[in-house]
Amino acid sequence: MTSHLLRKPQSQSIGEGITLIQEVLTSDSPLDYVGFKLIDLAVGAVYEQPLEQDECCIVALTGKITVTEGEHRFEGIGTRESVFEKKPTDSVFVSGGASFTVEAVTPATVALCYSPAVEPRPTKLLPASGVGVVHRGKYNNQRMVHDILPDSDPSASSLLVVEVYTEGGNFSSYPPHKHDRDLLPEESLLEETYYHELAPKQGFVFQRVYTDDRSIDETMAVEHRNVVIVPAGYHPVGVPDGYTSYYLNVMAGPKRVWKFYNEPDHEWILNRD
Ligand SMILES: O=C[C@H](O)[C@@H](O)[C@H](O)CC(=O)O
Repeated sequence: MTSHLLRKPQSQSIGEGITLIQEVLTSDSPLDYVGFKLIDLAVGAVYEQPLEQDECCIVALTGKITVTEGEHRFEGIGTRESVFEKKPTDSVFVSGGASFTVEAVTPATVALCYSPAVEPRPTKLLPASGVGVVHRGKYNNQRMVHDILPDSDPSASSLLVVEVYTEGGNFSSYPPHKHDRDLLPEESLLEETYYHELAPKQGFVFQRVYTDDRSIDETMAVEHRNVVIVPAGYHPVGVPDGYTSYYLNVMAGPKRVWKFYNEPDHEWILNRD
């Protein structure tokens, strides 16, 4: 039986040239803060959305798009045909109460990342050139992180967006960590979604989502274009040999701080020379 935390991709036409692949709403998930949508756009297709209480980070995952909001027009943004080119891409931040459009200049896949608009923020381009690249981990937990909208960037009022690349034979989000208690400075409460891609695409990764009391304990085989929902708990990812894992994380909670807590049983992993 498929885990309630695992969402397989759909393929639903929601407009001319617009195909909905993933949609995670607070109204149909165990999440209170984070929303996520993935859409494929044919050339010339125009997706439009009015934002009410949410802010949104529009990630040009693949292909080129033009984003408009009010007097803002960001033309032909996007830097890659595949996420596995492993280079940062462009995004646009739009705050609550605004309406935006996304037009496909080439065939495109767009990630729409949502969280509460706690305070208004200006619409702005988050250019690829401004994305921090971090190489994290050692031994077999090495991964590359693109900080698209980290907590150090005040462009958003609650939203955090990051993408992570993990090569075969490695684990990421490892040693297992969690961020499910509003208990700063020790830990922050951030819900999370993982949008996964695999190269080659027939691959899979293992992801476990589990809490200290094991009230949540789901171990999943996660495939291309799946979403994993992390309402709470530790959430490590293991990547089989031969495959490259990509995932896009959306995080949000009561405070826009990413302060995770490593599982004590496994924290020794970090202390090796
Ligand atoms: O909490 C954040 C997410 O679990 C990932 O972005 C994770 O931090 C990626 C990693 O460090 O491997």
